[in-house]
Amino acid sequence: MEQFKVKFKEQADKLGAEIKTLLQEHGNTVIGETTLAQIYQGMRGMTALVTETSLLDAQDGIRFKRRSIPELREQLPKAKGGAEPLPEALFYLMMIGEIPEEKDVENLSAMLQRRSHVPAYVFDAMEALPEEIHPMTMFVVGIMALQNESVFAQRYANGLNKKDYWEATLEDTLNLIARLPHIAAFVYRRKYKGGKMVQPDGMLDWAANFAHMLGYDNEEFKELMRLYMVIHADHEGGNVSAHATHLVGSALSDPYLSYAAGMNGLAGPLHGLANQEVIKWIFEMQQELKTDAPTAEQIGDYVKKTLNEGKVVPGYGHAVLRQTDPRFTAQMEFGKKHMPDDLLVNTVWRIYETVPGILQSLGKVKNPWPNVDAHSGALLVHYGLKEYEYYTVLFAVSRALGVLSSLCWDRALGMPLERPKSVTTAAVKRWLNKEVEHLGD
Ligand SMILES: CC(=O)SCCNC(=O)CCNC(=O)[C@H](O)C(C)(C)COP(=O)(O)OP(=O)(O)OC[C@H]1O[C@@H](n2cnc3c(N)ncnc32)[C@H](O)[C@@H]1OP(=O)(O)O
Ligand SMILES: O=C([O-])CC(=O)C(=O)O
Repeated sequence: MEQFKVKFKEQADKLGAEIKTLLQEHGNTVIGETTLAQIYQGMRGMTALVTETSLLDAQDGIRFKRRSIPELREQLPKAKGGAEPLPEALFYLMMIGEIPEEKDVENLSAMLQRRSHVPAYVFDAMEALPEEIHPMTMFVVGIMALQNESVFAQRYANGLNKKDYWEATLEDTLNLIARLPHIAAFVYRRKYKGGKMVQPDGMLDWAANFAHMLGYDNEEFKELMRLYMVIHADHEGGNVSAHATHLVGSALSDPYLSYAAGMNGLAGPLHGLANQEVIKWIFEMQQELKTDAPTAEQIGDYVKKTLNEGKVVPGYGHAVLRQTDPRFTAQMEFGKKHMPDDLLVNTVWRIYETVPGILQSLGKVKNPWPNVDAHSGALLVHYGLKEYEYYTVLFAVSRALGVLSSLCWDRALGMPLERPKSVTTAAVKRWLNKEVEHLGD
């Protein structure tokens, strides 16, 4: 068995034993109360899931094994000559629980490389779709076609022992992560570059090879892809894409089915699609104002117009965060280093100076600060990747690292089917009127 798998299994067995003891000793400990408002309002603030890969702090943002985004940028291994962390290294951290040595990352890269072949029928399935279809739809169709390759599904059909779920899930996870860049690049080249494909380069790291297949061989763009793939990878377990992947996986749907489900959630405008909405919104503002460099006052007026039309300001607000997203800050630092004079990037920074005050003045927005999606598009446009409908596919490739690591943990820890109780409003009223003893009777 590959060393990576052996190491993961050791970690999982250790944690599994700890959880067993923890539940024996504290299984009946009450961790909080649930209000009626919470079950009607998206379960905000309800602790209801266990996710091992990362933990979100409302002020400081996401942490992986207690390491913040700035710490990851410093501590994770880099490509030769590069300054940004390698996404393979973050995957290693989420799976093995420690910062890898350079040779661990090289081994992991090589292992992914060996698994990266995508069967032709996957491309044929995407090719059969009309060109104008949304890139996320084409991408998920590719994933669904690839489900035919699922080791978990095949082994389960042949009578897989529960003890071995983890290994089949990890097989699928590695294969899927290895193949995603090629599928995603196919979507881009087919839709925007006349179907002219760029073949993979086996000498490059995972993110750089993705950049190459997209058709962007600029070294700085490769650095951006490494950073992008790291910062979008995971955001604890309750976000829509992670939760959907976990939920669907809890039915023992294989990693292809589970990941596709999660990515259909990522494709919603309040979640991952917000990155396309941000750039679309800025382009529309520029067009309406007939300028590439709107002033703070012009931006303020445009924001108020957006709000008056009953729309949200894309890229701002968050269900958990209550500060500027450190993923936004990391991208801002990248922009200051590589493109300080870019007009669009400067507009993103001017929007940052303008929007929070306006959202705050509404009195209802819990977090007026920017999230990760407020910045990503402008950096991509700088290098020529201006087809904003495609942006969520980049997010999806990165998010695979987190949600699929989590799925491996789920199966290794023997997590059960997820099935919370639901109630009707009539049942709530009966209970409030004391007609029944328990809510739900
Ligand atoms: C990777 C990611 O998924 S990050 C999030 C990406 N999404 C976006 O950027 C879309 C814009 N933002 C939003 O719609 C929201 O802030 C969300 C969906 C991210 C979070 O939603 P919630 O947790 O419900 O936010 P919150 O509790 O602050 O909402 C309270 C009110 O403020 C509004 N609000 C929140 N953010 C915004 C915003 N950016 N612009 C306008 N109004 C907003 C909500 O729509 C809600 O209004 P309502 O009471 O009239 O329905
Ligand atoms: O945490 C959330 O709800 C949304 C988010 O930022 C992410 O998934 O990256």
